[in-house]
Amino acid sequence: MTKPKVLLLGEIEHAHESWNSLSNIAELVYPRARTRAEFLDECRSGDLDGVVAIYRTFASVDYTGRFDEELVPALPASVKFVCHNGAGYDQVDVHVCTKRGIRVSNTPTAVDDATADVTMFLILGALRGFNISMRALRGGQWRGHPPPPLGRDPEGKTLGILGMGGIGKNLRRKAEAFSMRVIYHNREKLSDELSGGAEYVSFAELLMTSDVISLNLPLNDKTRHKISTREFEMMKKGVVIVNTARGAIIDEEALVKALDSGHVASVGLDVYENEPSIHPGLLANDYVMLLPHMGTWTIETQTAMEEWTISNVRAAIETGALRSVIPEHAAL
Ligand SMILES: O=CC(=O)O
Repeated sequence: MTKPKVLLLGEIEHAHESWNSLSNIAELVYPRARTRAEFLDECRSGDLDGVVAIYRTFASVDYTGRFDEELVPALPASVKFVCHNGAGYDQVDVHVCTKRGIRVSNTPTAVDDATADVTMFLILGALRGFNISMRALRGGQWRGHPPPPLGRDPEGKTLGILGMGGIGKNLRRKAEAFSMRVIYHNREKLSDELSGGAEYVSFAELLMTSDVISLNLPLNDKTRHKISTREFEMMKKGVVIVNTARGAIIDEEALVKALDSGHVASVGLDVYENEPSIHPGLLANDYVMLLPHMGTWTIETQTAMEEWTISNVRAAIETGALRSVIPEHAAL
C-alpha cells in the first residue's frame, strides 16, 4: 500500500528523531523549489501529488510566501492538513484553507514560557530605560554624559494584558512575582480560575488605566492596527508598551508619533509591522528597546515546538484529526 506523503517546508533543527520516525507511517518529501514561483510550479506540476499533510515553519515564508488565495488553491488536491510550527499563524489564510477543506494546526502552550519571559525582559528594560545605558556602555561612555534619566520599578504598576491566551496567562503569573497589579481584556471574560484572579476590564478601560500595556493577541483582520492614534491618545501619558505578538497589531507610524511626542514613554518590541525591516523612527528613538523576533528563540522551546508540530502531523496521518487544531477550525 502506498504511504501518504508529508511535505516539509522549512527545516527540522532539533527533533530529527521524531521527524525521521514519521517515515514509518508516511513518505517524507522535500520541495525542490527555492522561490514562490518555483513552489507554485512544483505544486502545479503534479510532483507533490499525494501529499496529505504539510509541516511548515515561520521562516519558510521566505521562499513560499504566504499561504494565501493564490497558493492554497495551487496545493495538490490531496492536501488535508497544514501543520504550522508557531503559535501565531497569520502567514496562513485560514478562510482560504477552510474553503479548500484544509485544517490548520499551530503550537500553543509550547511557546508560552519563553515568550512571556521575553515580554517580562522588555517590560523591565523599557521601564528602566536600559537601552540608553547599554548603548552608552558599549560606546565607551559608561552610563553616558549626562547619565540617563532614572528608570521606574514594576512594583505597584498596573499591567494591562491585551489578549489573555496562553502567553497572557503565563505573563500574568510572572508579572505578579514583580508585584504588578494585572488587569486584562479579552474577547470574553475568563473564569477566575483561568484568569488567575486578574481583573477583567473593557478595552477602553485597559487603555486608560494601565501603566504598562502588553500585547498578547493574535494578528488577524480584526486586530490589525488595533492600537493606533486614537488608542494612544486614550492611554495615560508616560505609558510603556510591549509587543511580543505581531508587529501589525500596532500602527507603527502612529507609534513613532506617540513616542516622539512623549505621550508614550518607552516601548519594548520583539515584532514589527514589516519585519525584518524596522521603521527608522523606532531605530532612532533611545526609548525603544528592540529585539529581532526572539520570543521563542531558546533550545528548549524550539525543540518543543518542533515536537509539537510533528505530533500534529502524526495525529493527522494516524487518526485523521489534528492534535491542536486552530480555534477557527475547531468546530469543523
Ligand atoms: O512568533 C512566534 C510564534 O508565533 O510562535
